[in-house]
Amino acid sequence: MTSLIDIKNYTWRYLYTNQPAVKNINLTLDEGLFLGVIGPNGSGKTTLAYSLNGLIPGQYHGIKEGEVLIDGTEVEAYAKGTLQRQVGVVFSDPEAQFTAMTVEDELVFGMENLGMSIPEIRERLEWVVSLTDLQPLLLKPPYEISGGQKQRVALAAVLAMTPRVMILDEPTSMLDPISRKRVFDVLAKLKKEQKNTIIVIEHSLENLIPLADRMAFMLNGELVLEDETRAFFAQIAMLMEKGIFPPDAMQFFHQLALQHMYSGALPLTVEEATQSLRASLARAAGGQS
Ligand SMILES: Nc1ncnc2c1ncn2[C@@H]1O[C@H](COP(=O)(O)OP(=O)(O)OP(=O)(O)O)[C@@H](O)[C@H]1O
Repeated sequence: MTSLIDIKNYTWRYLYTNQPAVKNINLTLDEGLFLGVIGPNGSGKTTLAYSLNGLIPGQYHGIKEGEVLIDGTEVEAYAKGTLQRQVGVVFSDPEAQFTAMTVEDELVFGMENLGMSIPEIRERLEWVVSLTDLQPLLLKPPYEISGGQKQRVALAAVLAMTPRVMILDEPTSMLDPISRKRVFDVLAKLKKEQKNTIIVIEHSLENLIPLADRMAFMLNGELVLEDETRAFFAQIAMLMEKGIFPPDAMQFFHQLALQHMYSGALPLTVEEATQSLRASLARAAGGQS
């Protein structure tokens, strides 16, 4: 079976630069999975996202080696306009994407461009508006709403086009914690409801980890580690050494493990940490009696 995303020995160097922005990337991702991508600024995350939706090599000049296949076909082999039904990207500054006078028109615009029928547009519109809680904003101009609302509009506009892969590039980097949580709540609903493959590039690990089936870590253009989320964080010592700081609950258990006070798998969330602690305390109490 072909993976939905298959990147093979992929290297991209922007024209007039000395170093490749991404180097020898190998990554496969099956349909329906949620991948979290982390890495410091300049590590190649956005370049990787652009490479999946055809902006690279379409809009940028550079030198490509290797292959980036979506559903078995090279991104540049897709006929004009057809890759959008496969891969949609939401950027951290969504305003740059807006073209319409109202939120509703913004949501409809992309679907019309793809030539969807009116009943299909209505049905998709209703679905994305309820998923993203945008009903009260439909008649507002998209540039007059808050940052978090803009992010939800951008997400809804891309989702409305039903891409099989959704990529969100630092969707919450400009948001306050409450707006950030609302965006992740939408992603959680989406993960539950739909079969989309979702790739989220994000620094906020607390929000990302509970949703991610797999995690990828990029550094200096290389994919240093990519694995199922729990196995990924089993490499916590290497990640911390390279400047990635997992959530406090996970670090706490890592410290306990280093001091031989804990030997299980590291908890991924506060809820898991609470359960692990409760189990350890119960065991200790049992041992004393
Ligand atoms: N249009 C461009 N032309 C030339 N070099 C670029 C271009 N865009 C990015 N780069 C370079 O490619 C490398 C990877 O950048 P990229 O934006 O992909 O990283 P990133 O991990 O997404 O960073 P950030 O978290 O800051 O968005 C960096 O060295 C960057 O300077």
